[in-house]
Amino acid sequence: MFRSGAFVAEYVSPTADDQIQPNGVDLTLDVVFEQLEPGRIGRDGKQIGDRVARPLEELEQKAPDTYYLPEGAYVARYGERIQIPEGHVGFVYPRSSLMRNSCMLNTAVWDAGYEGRGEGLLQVHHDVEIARGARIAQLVLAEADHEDAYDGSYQGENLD
Ligand SMILES: O=c1ccn([C@H]2C[C@H](O)[C@@H](COP(=O)(O)OP(=O)(O)OP(=O)(O)O)O2)c(=O)[nH]1
Repeated sequence: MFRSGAFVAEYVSPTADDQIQPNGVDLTLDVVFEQLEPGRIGRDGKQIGDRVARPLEELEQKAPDTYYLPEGAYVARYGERIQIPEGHVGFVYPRSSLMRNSCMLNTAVWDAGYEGRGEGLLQVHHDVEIARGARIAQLVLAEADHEDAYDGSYQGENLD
């Protein structure tokens, strides 16, 4: 069973009222990265390629800070600290307005026990402007059986 947005909000912080949706919680864009060097996925381990944060453009009439993104693939870091509670699994979907603007967010599985400020692959198929702090995605939580809880290399990532 998928949980309500009000339930999901207990595990996402900070959360403003306009982020709470019937079936999940909207996630905002914090930082956009561009990958510079190849990474590696091995049989026994992985390496994330070097990356650099995209500059925030000072666009007239576009305050607050806005990213102007030409066509390409970027890694987007969300602005919220997310916890996936025991007995659950998380999925992130793009906000439909992103998709309707020819952009897409590709995501993976959010494991029970994970905590951090995670990332997604932002695919820009047509130039777009996205304000820092704008809502770009939605996290939903489904009840799920599991044996162990998440204890991988991304545990606690990007927390201050
Ligand atoms: O789109 C996503 C999906 C998941 N995560 C977070 C939550 C998840 O629990 C964690 C690890 O994901 P995964 O298990 O797929 O990572 P891995 O590549 O197998 O690495 P490791 O084994 O070190 O965890 O990353 C994201 O930030 N973005």
